[in-house]
Amino acid sequence: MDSKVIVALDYETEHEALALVDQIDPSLCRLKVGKEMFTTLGTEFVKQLHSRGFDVFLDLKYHDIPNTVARAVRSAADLGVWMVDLHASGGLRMMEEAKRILEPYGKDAPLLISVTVLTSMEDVDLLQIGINTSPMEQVMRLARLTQRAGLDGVVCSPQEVAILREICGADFKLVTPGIRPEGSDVGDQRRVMTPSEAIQAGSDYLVIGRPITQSTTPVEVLKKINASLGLS
Ligand SMILES: O=C(O)c1cc(=O)[nH]c(=O)n1[C@@H]1O[C@H](COP(=O)(O)O)[C@@H](O)[C@H]1O
Repeated sequence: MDSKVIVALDYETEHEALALVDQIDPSLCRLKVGKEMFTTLGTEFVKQLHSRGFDVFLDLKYHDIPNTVARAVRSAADLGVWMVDLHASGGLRMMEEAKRILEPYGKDAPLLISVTVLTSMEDVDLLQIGINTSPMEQVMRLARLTQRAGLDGVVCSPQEVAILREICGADFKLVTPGIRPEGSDVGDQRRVMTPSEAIQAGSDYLVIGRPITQSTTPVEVLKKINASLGLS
C-alpha cells in the first residue's frame, strides 16, 4: 500500500512519539518530523525512524538567503530524508539554488517542495503582513514560481488543490495539511477539509497531526482514515 497519509509527529518527547511509531507498520503512513521534535532530538531521531523503515518528511520550512537554504537542503539530502521543504516566499533564486544543489544526488535526491501560504492563515492574516490578495491568489502565484524553479511540488491547503492541479499538472506534488476528519477540532487551522474531500480534490499526500496524535486511540484513527480513502 502506498499510503497517502503523513503523520505529523508533533510530540514533546521521543518516548511519546515512539510509543505511536512502534505500533504501526511503515506501510500505513509516512512520518513528518517538524521543528519541535527536530529542535529537541535532532538528526538521531530521524535516523531512528529510518531504521524502522519509515519515509520521513523533514519539515523545517527553510527560509533564508539562497546559499544558507541550499546548504541546509543538502544536509537534509545527506540525512536521506524522503521529502524536505522551504518557504516559497524566500523567492525564486533561493528555490533555484536549493534545487541545483540536489543535482549530484540524482534519483536519490529527496522530494523538494515549497510551503505556499500556511494553512493557519486567512485573508486577514495576509493583510496584516502586507499581502493584499486572497490566500487562493497567493498560493497560485507561489505555486507557479515554485514550478518555475523546478521543485517537485508545494504544500497548500486542500481548498487550493483542484485549481493547482489544473495549473501545475498531474506530476506536481500537492501536499496538504489542514486535514480534519468530520467532527474533529479545527484548532489553529483555517483552510481545512476532511481526508476524503482532500483526496477527491486531488491531493497527493495528507499531513495529519493532532486528529491522530492527540487521540487516545491513534492507531485506530489512522486505520479509519486510511479506510475512508479506500486504502485499508
Ligand atoms: O509544512 C507543513 O507541514 C505545514 C504547512 C502548513 O501550511 N500548515 C501546517 O499545518 N503544516 C504542518 O502540518 C501539521 C498539521 O498538524 P495538525 O494541525 O495537528 O493536523 C503541523 O505539523 C504543521 O507544522
